[in-house]
This record gives sequence, C-alpha cells and structure tokens, in this order.
Amino acid sequence: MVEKIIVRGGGKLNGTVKVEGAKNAVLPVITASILASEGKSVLHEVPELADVTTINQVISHMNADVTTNGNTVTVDATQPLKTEAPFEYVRKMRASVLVLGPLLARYGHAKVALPGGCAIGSRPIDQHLKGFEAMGADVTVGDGYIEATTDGRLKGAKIYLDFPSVGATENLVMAAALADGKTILENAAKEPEIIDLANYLNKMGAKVIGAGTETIKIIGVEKLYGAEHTIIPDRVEAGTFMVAAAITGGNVLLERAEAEHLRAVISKMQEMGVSVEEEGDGLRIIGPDRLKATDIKTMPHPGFPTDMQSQMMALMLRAEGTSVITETVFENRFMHVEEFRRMNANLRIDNRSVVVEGPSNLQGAEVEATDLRAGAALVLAGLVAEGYTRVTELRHIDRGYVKFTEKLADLGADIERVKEEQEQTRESLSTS
Ligand SMILES: CC(=O)N[C@H]1[C@@H](OP(=O)(O)OP(=O)(O)OC[C@H]2O[C@@H](n3ccc(=O)[nH]c3=O)[C@H](O)[C@@H]2O)O[C@H](CO)[C@@H](O)[C@@H]1O
Ligand SMILES: C=C(OP(=O)(O)O)C(=O)O
Repeated sequence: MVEKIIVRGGGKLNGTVKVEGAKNAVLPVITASILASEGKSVLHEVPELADVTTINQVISHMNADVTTNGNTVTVDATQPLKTEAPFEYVRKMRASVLVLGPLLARYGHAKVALPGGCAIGSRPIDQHLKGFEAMGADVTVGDGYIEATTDGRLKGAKIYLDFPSVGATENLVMAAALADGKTILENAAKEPEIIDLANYLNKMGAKVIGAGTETIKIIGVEKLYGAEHTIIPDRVEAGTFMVAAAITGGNVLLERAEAEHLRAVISKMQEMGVSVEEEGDGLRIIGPDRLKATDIKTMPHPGFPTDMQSQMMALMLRAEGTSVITETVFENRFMHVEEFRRMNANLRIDNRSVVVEGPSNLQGAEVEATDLRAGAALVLAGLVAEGYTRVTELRHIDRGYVKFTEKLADLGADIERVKEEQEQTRESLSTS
C-alpha cells in the first residue's frame, strides 16, 4: 500500500517533543552486543525504527535471541552464532556491515553481502577492510559478498584511516576489542555515537581508551559480557525538530536534546536569527519573524553534520539573502534540490555546493523522499509552503524517524499520513 505524508503549510509549531534514542548509536551497539559470549545485554531508549527492526533481524538470523519490550531490547548472543549476513538485510540497510568486526573477532570468520552504492553516494568500505587486514585477516570480495577469515584471534595493529569514517571506526574498535594485543586507530571518527559505542563496550569488559578523540587505543581482552546500556539521544532527530520550530517561527521545547552534540547546528541556527536556549535536560527553540542567510560546510564531527544538510537547506529557503551550503562528506547528497524546485524553491547546484537565493515563496507540490534526511527536509519545507505538499517514498523516513507525522501534528502542524486509497476517497468527497 502506497502511503503519503500530506502537509499543509501555515501555522507555527508550539509545544514539547521528546527526542528518541539515536539511530546511529543503537545500530552499532546492537551489533556489538553479539560480541558477548556470556550474559545478556539490556539496552534502553532504543527507538522503534525500521532500521532497528532490520538490525535485530540480522542478528536474529545469526541465532542471537532478541526480545523487544517497548524501548528496551534484550540481546542474548551466548549460543553459537552463524557468521553470515545475507543481501536481503544489507540491501535494506548498509549499517548491516557493522556485524563484520564483531563476527570476525569472535569467530574468526564473517561473510556479509556487499552493501553497494545508495542515493547519497557510492559509500565504499575499503577503510573497514584495510583495518581488518592490518589485524591479520584475509579478506576476499567476490560474488557480491565480503568474506573475512583469520586463523586464531585477530592481532592488535596500528591503523591509520584515510578519512575519519564513522562505520570503519566502529567496525575496527569492535574487532580490536577481542583481538590479541593493542590496537591504535589513528584519524578515527569523533562522533558522539563512537563514544556511546565505546562506553557500552567498556561496560562489556572491553578496554577502549580515547573515543571522541582522533586516536583510539584498544587493549584486546579474551572475553566480553552482556551489559546494560542507555542509548544517547538522537542529535539528528533533535536537529530536524529544531528546524521545524525555526522555519515556522514557532516555540518548541526539545526534551532530552543534548546541546553538546549539537554545537555546530546550534551555532548556525543562531547565526540565522533563531533563539536556542538550554532548558531542563533539553533545548528551547524560538523561531524569528525573519531568518538570515548563512553559509554551511558539512564536515566530520565536530563540524557541521551531513545528516542535517538537507534540513538546513529547507531553512535556508526561507532565509533572506544568499546562502551557500557545501557538502564535503558524500559526493551525491543533493537529490532533494530537484524536489525543492518542484516547490518553487530558488536554488542551484554549483559543483559540491548549493546556492540558495532566499526567501523562496514555497508552494505545495507532490515530491519524493529520495533518502532519509531528504524526506524529512521536504516535510519541513511543506510546513511553510502555500497549500498542500504530498511526500511519497516514506520507507526512507521510517528508517530514521519515530512517529514523525504524529510528533509534528502534536506540535500543531496540519499534517497526516494517509494510504493512497484514503486520499482518493477524500478527494472524491471534496469534489462531490
Ligand atoms: C549508521 C550510521 O551511523 N550512519 C552514519 C555514518 O555512515 P557511514 O559510517 O557509512 O559514513 P562514513 O563516515 O563511513 O562515510 C563518510 C565518507 O567516507 C567514505 N568512506 C567511508 C568508509 C570507507 O571505507 N571508505 C570511504 O571512502 C564514504 O563514502 C563517505 O563519503 O556516518 C555518516 C557520516 O557522518 C552519516 O551520514 C551516517 O548517517
Ligand atoms: C545516511 C544516514 O544513514 P545511513 O548511514 O544508515 O544510510 C542518515 O542517518 O542520514
């Protein structure tokens, strides 16, 4: 059944919304849970997302016992596991490659379907594989699969990443946790999700030092145990609702939004005239009457996150003056530009930048979510467009946002999610 989000632009958003646990933290944490050969892991604040269902299916397929009770997930991986992740899962979600490191470290073997490219870029995993090889694994790529094997335990190594890749850092830290000896990872990613993973691994008995800096040291241990852990708040979901408040000139309190994780986003919003204040355990966002133009360049953390690029572009569409947004992390993350144009947006691509001439007089249109954050950005633009915006391909949005439509509706947005059939019935009623 084809579903759509239908949003009518207009009102200001007001109220309170709670930020969920972070998608990009929970996925590696769930894959790390299969490192435990003794004891169960109990994970709290797990968001109810399609990606979480997929990663749970991946490890269940391997024989891990996964039980979900609301936002708590329990993983028991103490029984022998299968060491393969087939294409049907990796196709749905690239983060499935994060089982490579844990399986290789625990069993000396891992076979995972090649993830391939996706809408935002080619996304190779050469840095993950180079790290496994440095730790003594034999890696072969063929017939659509990556297979890594090692005789005995992986060996600690000194690994320099060509780029601070989030996934490579995670996969290699997990592999090194059970390796023989010390691993030093240089030019490592510094994202908050890396720190969350390291904290969880350390509760499991690992020795990971320096997560959140560019050099991570891991002293391998012989065995890891299940542990209890609460997932950090989702800084991208928080950032998306910050834009929702700002673009509508609203006043929204984001509970459990972590200012420290959002420094770059907060600073850019403030430059645009948005008021952002810490309040309780969260952030209060008050949108101005007039937004100011600004320039943004995406970078690895602590730079401006690429996962907020399309949502900030939506905000720039309503700002007065020329804004330039440059994408340096992914080579093809501008699919939303064409969709914004359908909404009468005035913007153009210039190489790796998009030049936005604002403010655009946005008009509702039928648009397609080309990827997760692009989908969210189109809904945000729809909040201030004249008339109705219909967003399709919601499976992308469902990967990373819990109850997106309901949360916006609770803040006062005129928005609903409908099945195509319902929409036709409504149209025929309104024309009869
Ligand atoms: C599940 C998850 O956490 N996803 C996040 C993670 O993705 P992911 O871990 O895939 O992103 P990476 O940091 O690895 O990728 C960043 C860049 O490095 C390149 N690269 C990466 C690995 C490699 O071996 N070779 C290589 O060339 C990629 O093609 C990309 O251009 O970090 C991205 C960058 O912050 C975010 O947008 C994603 O939301
Ligand atoms: C790109 C993203 O996720 P993934 O790496 O899972 O595709 C994202 O969260 O915006």
